[in-house]
Amino acid sequence: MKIIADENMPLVEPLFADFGELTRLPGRQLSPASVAEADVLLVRSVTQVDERLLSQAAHLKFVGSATIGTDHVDQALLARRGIRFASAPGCNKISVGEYVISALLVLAERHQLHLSGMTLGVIGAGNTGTAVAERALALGMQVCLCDPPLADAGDPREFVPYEVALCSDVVSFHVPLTREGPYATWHLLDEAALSVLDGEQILINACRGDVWDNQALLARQLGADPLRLVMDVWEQEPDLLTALIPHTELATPHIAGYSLEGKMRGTYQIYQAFCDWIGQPAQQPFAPLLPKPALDRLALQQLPDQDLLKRLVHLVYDVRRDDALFRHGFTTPADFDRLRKHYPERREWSSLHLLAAEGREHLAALGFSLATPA
Ligand SMILES: NC(=O)c1ccc[n+]([C@@H]2O[C@H](COP(=O)([O-])OP(=O)(O)OC[C@H]3O[C@@H](n4cnc5c(N)ncnc54)[C@H](O)[C@@H]3O)[C@@H](O)[C@H]2O)c1
Ligand SMILES: O=C(O)[C@H](O)[C@H](O)COP(=O)(O)O
Repeated sequence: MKIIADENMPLVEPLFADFGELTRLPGRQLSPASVAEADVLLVRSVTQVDERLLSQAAHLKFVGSATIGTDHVDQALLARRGIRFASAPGCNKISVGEYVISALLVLAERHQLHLSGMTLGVIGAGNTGTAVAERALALGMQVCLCDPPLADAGDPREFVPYEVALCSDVVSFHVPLTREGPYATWHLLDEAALSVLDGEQILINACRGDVWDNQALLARQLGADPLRLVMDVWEQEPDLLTALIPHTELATPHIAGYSLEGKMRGTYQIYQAFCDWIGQPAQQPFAPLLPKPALDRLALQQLPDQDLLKRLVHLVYDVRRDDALFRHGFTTPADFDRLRKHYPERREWSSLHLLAAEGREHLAALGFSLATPA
């Protein structure tokens, strides 16, 4: 079996080498010729899996994308050609949740805001949106959810219309990129939506760049009442509207989901789907594949109040690191891909085991691991 895999996927060798001949290639440069002989294709979001790419791939039987988003894959084409497709739903939802909370803690400090009591509108209440909502609730924020597809499908949670969610102090977007249909999300944040916002509001995009009209946003930022923006994703990555970057509070190169755990889980979920497809049990367990974190144990001597929580969160992951790397390291589209390829290791909060006498439930609700006294 010939397996072609994106060079930026972790764990491909230990999980897939036994199944055939493995070739690793840069995902953005995959061409019809390079995948022509493939039986199995393993990609990330930068590879457009479409008619053109698969035009010579006569033997292709399985495509796996180690990502949550699937807008880069023509799934109807794969179905027509009888090619099995698997993505990795939820694989990096915790990473996205932690990215958003780190960003909120940074902005709260910068603008002297008290998160507890502030309102958060979550647009898209699936895996990542729910991960954000749960953590924000644990910080005392008032959360409202906007998800018309789920509301229409009878999800028992309470939902508000988009216009209402847009009035929140913080509005965080977690929708898939869709261009057609009643719930299309392309340019969901457009000139009209921008016109109802005021400059005190914080807007976060950690889903897909095209969900926000970047030109309309730049026009808004150049006016008298700019918004407080946190942008992880951009229209036309990697060739983005660079003029926007100085008008953001935090800017990063599409790494919200890039915790080590999140990236590894993505490959692992594809491995599970692949094993299921070939009718074999997934032999390798996930946990032993994760390396030990540099910092894994800490004892707390006081109740974890807001300030201590902020310090704990940023001990594990501080979004300012990624913002600084991006602001200083990004000039050309190639830099965008380089920063992503050489992303420094980042662990999830659960990698830190806290020994705490008080506030254990609160720490667990945020996603830290609790250590048991020796
Ligand atoms: N920046 C990153 O690193 C990163 C990481 C993970 C996911 N993502 C992106 O985030 C998207 C969401 O991820 P997820 O795991 O939460 O997906 P999900 O499928 O679990 O949830 C998406 C939710 O959005 C809802 N939705 C669809 N159209 C909507 C609309 N018009 N208005 C409001 N809600 C709508 C859906 O009903 C669904 O509940 C992914 O599709 C992916 O593109 C980005
Ligand atoms: O959809 C996802 O899972 C994320 O956007 C993912 O983190 C994107 O990373 P990439 O596939 O571009 O490396």
